[in-house]
Amino acid sequence: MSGGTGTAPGAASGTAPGVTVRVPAKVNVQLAVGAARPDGFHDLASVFLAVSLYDEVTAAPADRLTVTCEGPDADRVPLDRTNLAARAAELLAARHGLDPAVRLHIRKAIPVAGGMAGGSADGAAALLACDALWGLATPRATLLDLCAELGSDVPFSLVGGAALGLGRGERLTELPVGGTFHWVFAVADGGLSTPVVFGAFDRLAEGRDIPVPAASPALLDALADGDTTALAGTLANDLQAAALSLRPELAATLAAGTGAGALAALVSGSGPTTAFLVKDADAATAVAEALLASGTCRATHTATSPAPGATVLRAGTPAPGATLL
Ligand SMILES: C[C@](O)(CO)[C@H](O)COP(=O)(O)OP(=O)(O)OC[C@H]1O[C@@H](n2ccc(N)nc2=O)[C@H](O)[C@@H]1O
Ligand SMILES: Nc1ncnc2c1ncn2[C@@H]1O[C@H](COP(=O)(O)OP(=O)(O)OP(=O)(O)O)[C@@H](O)[C@H]1O
Repeated sequence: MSGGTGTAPGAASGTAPGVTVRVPAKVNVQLAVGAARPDGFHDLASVFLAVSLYDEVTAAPADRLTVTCEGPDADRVPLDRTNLAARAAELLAARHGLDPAVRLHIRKAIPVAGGMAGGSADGAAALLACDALWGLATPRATLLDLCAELGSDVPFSLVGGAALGLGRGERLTELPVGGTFHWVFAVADGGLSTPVVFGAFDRLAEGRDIPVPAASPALLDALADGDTTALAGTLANDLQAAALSLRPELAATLAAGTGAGALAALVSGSGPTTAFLVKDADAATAVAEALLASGTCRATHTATSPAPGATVLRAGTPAPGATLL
């Protein structure tokens, strides 16, 4: 297996046989975290919302598995078999008794190790792209099982929209959303490791009773009604204190966004990306500019939600005779 950065030949030109899948980032509008389980995971009540910030994964025929990546943070993406896109291709191929010979190219816009499920998104996208490339028509329920094997956030990347995730976040129930929400995301320098943030949560929770995580009815109503003001009043992330304990400077980013008129601010998932809910597209532009000017973040993105889950954008010629093992 090999890799490198730069555009894969044909990935941008649209001429190569291959399948391109677009996949959204997520923000957890509620992340209720329970006590650590014996298997090392935490039970969650996670209200996922997909946002219009996308990675694209192209799968093209090849004689062996390779991964390439382009984008501002491409140098921080592993290009070996630990890449979630590569793991997805291997898992799907193994399920069907195939050789995972595929060239995977990732166009990465989702912050790396940013708490927006970027790697999970690429895993879900690669699964869908390889399934189409290899002409497998794997049932949706099987794809979701494979997603859950890849990681707790991966099923939601496939589904998109809005969903309540129970268990370790992988058991999804889709949720109705009654309108469009506008967001600004502030990208921090460097990333945060998800297990390290859960570890910090455990330390902060020591000696305290941790309630069984449950979704907030008021938050679910706000989503269903498309009511931005009500949603702003109910955003909650139990990992926020843990992320702030590891990266205290994020408090200044949160304050800069609310000072600039955001209706609410929170750490996205395990961080360190911060998320700002705003009234409309104009407010998003203004808050993004103010955040950049404040010098408390590296970059900003504006986005709307809900966004669709992993979607095939371009399907070329199927791989000629994917090799049976
Ligand atoms: C923080 C969130 O992004 C919120 O959506 C997710 O819970 C994290 O999901 P993820 O990155 O897909 O995480 P996984 O790859 O499944 O797990 C990575 C590690 O995070 C911790 N982890 C993850 C999910 C969970 N419910 N409890 C955990 O304690 C565990 O240490 C686990 O070994
Ligand atoms: N396709 C990928 N893109 C980015 N990182 C990947 C990928 N595959 C594996 N990784 C590894 O996963 C680590 C976490 O990256 P990722 O971008 O998924 O974090 P995250 O968005 O914080 O995850 P989550 O929100 O699901 O907890 C990275 O530091 C990297 O080593």
